[in-house]
Amino acid sequence: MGEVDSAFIQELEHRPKLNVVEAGGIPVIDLSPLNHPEFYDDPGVLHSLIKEIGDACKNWGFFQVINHGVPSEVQIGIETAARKFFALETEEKRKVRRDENIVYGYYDTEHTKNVRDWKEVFDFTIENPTLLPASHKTEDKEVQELRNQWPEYPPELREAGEEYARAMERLSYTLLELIALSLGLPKKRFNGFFQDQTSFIRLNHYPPCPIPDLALGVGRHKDGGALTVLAQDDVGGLDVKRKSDGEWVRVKPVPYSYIINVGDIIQVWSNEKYESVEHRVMVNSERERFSIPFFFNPGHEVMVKPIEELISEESPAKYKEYNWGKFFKTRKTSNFKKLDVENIQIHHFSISDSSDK
Ligand SMILES: O=C(O)CCC(=O)C(=O)O
Ligand SMILES: [Fe+2]
Repeated sequence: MGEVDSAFIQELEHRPKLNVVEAGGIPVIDLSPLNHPEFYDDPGVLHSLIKEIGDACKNWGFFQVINHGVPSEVQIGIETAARKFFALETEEKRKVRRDENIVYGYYDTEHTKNVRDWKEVFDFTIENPTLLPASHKTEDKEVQELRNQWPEYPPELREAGEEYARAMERLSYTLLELIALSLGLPKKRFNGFFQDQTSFIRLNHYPPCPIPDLALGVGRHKDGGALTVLAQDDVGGLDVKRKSDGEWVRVKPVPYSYIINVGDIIQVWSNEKYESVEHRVMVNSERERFSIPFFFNPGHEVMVKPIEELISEESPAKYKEYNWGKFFKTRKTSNFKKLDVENIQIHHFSISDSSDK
């Protein structure tokens, strides 16, 4: 194994099989009706789109969207700038290194569940500044104002990133509204939670890996926020745990599509009508891979709990409320360095928590 750091090695039961099943069935949803204003006057079209989205959230927790209205130039702009940035010398990239306090910037030693990921990332936030708790401790009320660090090279990264952020934000609100409708809620039921949003974008680069059977690009995890909108290149490597049988299946790259997944917050808001599904990234020994997730997250002050209209005597709340800012900060701290304690998870707030799901 030569000089590969043992921090990358997954426990035996989490190591990937090199021949993963390519997933048939992850729904591909055509959003083209949304680009036509008259769509909103046609209850038939709206109804079938909402049903498709609801079924995908329920059965998979994942779906892909095509004809989503994001211009291809915007996508190509950020991808090209990301490739240029990651091609720089490590020393240059480390000039915009993320640290424990400035949670945005370049980083190449992220851990998922205390195992190091085979990747390097560049994170930037979309609200400037973004407000976050200064520490993960409940008693500490201090709030920090966080700003992006942009590298000197490539100079266009900033503008491409800001343009991409606006496009992702627009698409995310549209999806959020369709999801609210699919739960029988008013279209804008969730929108208010995103005032002072803590959403951010991550540029991921997964270099070729000499031990793809032992390490992962990102270890198995669920996304902690509300919704993730992910762009991946044509290499492939994202595996989703299929709800029907628990099998890991590969998400086939579809050009100019986005992969959408329900995060933990929608699981809680919907009182588990929809679930956040586990996923991971496999790497390979030949080709590098790039991906760009947009994590759509509410404001730090938001207390996350099941939506009142979705709870009743027959279907009581499955979660106690928790504060998003503290949850996010705790997760960020544990991904920043290897800790000996378990990662924070929403099941810690489950009302009937007796498991270690
Ligand atoms: O690179 C990917 O395909 C997914 C990355 C991911 O799941 C994450 O960053 O949360
Ligand atoms: Fe993820």
